[in-house]
Amino acid sequence: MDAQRLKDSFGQVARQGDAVALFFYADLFVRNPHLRDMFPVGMSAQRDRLLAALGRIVSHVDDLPALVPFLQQLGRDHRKFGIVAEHYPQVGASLLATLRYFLGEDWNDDLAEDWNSAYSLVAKVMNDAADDDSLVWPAWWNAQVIGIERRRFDITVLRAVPDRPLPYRPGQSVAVEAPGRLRQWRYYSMANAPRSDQTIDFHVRLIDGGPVSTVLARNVQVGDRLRLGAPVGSLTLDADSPRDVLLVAGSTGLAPLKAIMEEIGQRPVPPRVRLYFGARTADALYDLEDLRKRAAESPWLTVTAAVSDEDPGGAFEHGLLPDVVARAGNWSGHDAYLCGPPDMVEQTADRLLRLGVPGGRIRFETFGGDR
Ligand SMILES: NC(=O)C1=CN([C@@H]2O[C@H](COP(=O)(O)OP(=O)(O)OC[C@H]3O[C@@H](n4cnc5c(N)ncnc54)[C@H](O)[C@@H]3O)[C@@H](O)[C@H]2O)C=CC1
Repeated sequence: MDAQRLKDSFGQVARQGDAVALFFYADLFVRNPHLRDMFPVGMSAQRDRLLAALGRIVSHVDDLPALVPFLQQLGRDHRKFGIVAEHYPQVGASLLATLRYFLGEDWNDDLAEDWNSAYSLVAKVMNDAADDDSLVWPAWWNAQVIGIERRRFDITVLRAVPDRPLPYRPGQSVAVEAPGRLRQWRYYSMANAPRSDQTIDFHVRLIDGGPVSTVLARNVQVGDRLRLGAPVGSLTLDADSPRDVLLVAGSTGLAPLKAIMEEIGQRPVPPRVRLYFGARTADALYDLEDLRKRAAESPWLTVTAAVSDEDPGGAFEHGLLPDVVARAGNWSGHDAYLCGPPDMVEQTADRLLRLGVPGGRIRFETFGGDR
């Protein structure tokens, strides 16, 4: 397999933009009409994901240590769509047909062989990971909504209970499928440490035009069913660290950090935790009441709220979280965990680095703009 030839040919195809994924799915559904039902009705987000995933695979095709974990996660992740071993050759045939079509006269036997070997490897790694996963986890969990708190017109805290235990680590997320939004999965973080009654809280922010967040934030009712994928993510507590902890949460980025905060609180001797919770306006500090209650009960926890887009008149800190955190002091002895909008996370990490916090002690996960 000639990695450079693969990359060059993919680059040539990818330049054709949206038409590539459109052609691919049309070919897949014409050859295999039964597969259509495994995908959402609206395919535009799906098309973007296909191209993004293919681009990532091809760009790392000569870097297996980076590629294999990505493919394994992709394989595990596809179980909830109902993908099984027999689907891989069908997808492979349509992928090759797509490449052949867009490369036109540049398509040749050598390229066909490169792509065949590359796809076989990708399919094997994904399928093996999915098989291993099926020994431990179901493909998804059914869950029932048992509580809904609409904290603001655009922010809702949901409580759900899965039909069987869903073991996870605080800080992780699951893909959620909302009622009436079949096969449209969006990731949400569990907002609590695992409980004996198995209940899980999710913090949902309505995103303009987002088909899933609209249902979850505005329409869902007690008794409704959700489907949940397997837990993912590595924004988890370094339990061996003796250091104090800084948590920086922008809006509903609070969810995973609240779960981590609860995990810390379960330790016999919790380290000191400084939690910064920021929102654009004071009324968007949707969970502040609960956070303050917990701080009052927990001598190890300090909560600071910050508002960026209006003057809070002394009630809260004023400013963007990266600025508020940076001016608050010396964080060099802390472990930091960040979650929120990508710009906030990036800028906070950057400021902490410049303040002397080693990169290895700053943990975060970036979330795309999934709706
Ligand atoms: N609901 C959930 O389970 C989870 C949500 N998230 C993420 O949390 C984020 C919530 O974000 P939004 O509601 O859009 O927050 P937002 O736009 O309301 O911002 C919240 C705060 O973040 C800071 N901030 C925002 N933009 C900034 C910028 N350009 N530079 C510096 N600081 C900035 C400000 O302090 C602002 O007050 C989303 O990106 C979401 O994906 C992440 C993990 C889990």
